Amino acid sequence: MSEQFTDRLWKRVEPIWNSYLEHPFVKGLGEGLLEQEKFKHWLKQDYVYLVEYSRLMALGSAKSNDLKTMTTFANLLHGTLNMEMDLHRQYASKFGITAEELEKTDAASTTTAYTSYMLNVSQRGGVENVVASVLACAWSYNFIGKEIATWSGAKDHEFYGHWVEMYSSDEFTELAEDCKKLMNELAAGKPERELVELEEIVVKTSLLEYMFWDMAENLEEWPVKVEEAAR
Ligand SMILES: Cc1ncc(CN)c(N)n1
Repeated sequence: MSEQFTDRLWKRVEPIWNSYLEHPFVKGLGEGLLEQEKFKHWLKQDYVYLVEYSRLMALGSAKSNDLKTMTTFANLLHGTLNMEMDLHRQYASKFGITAEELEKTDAASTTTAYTSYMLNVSQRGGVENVVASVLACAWSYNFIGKEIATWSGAKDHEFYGHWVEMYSSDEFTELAEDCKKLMNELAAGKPERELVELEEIVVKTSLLEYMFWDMAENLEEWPVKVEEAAR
């Protein structure tokens, strides 16, 4: 079988994604030693991240040129809103945080930078830009989930086991595989100049993923604390 575009992408992102497995937040989660305060910060930031990510799926649907692509985006949107974000709502309830409170989380600088980047490249380009901007998100979490699931006790951990199980599950793997398939279909026949641009989006989002783990590990918000507007 000839090389798929995602095989080419893998060669670029592999070193970045392997570094996630060495990141203290991811390592701590997999080993079950992560401080819950850090996880709570990730949870809240990730919830508002996923709201924007869902918006991208809707944008992908709107930009689709055929019903098959539109359906894939609609399924990804459904999976994010109902399966993935439900994991967040369940964890939030363990911290005594309601879904409404989660939704009101003020996005940190890294969350804002990441979602703004994805929305910008997706709005500027066609449907292939939308897929490229969400690919690292779905695929790298599945990569991490499946990797961590092989670590001793990770899936059975009383607090973090649910996280590992969801991101390594067949359902989440299917969402990630659908994204990869769509990327390969949309990249087929594109000139090298356009492939390089798509590759850059996947590399940039992979680096932003690393920054997101850093943000959670270091409880980052914004460099200067300002009073929150009443909402
Ligand atoms: C930041 C981030 N990247 C990816 C995923 C997996 N959808 C996520 N939940 N959060």
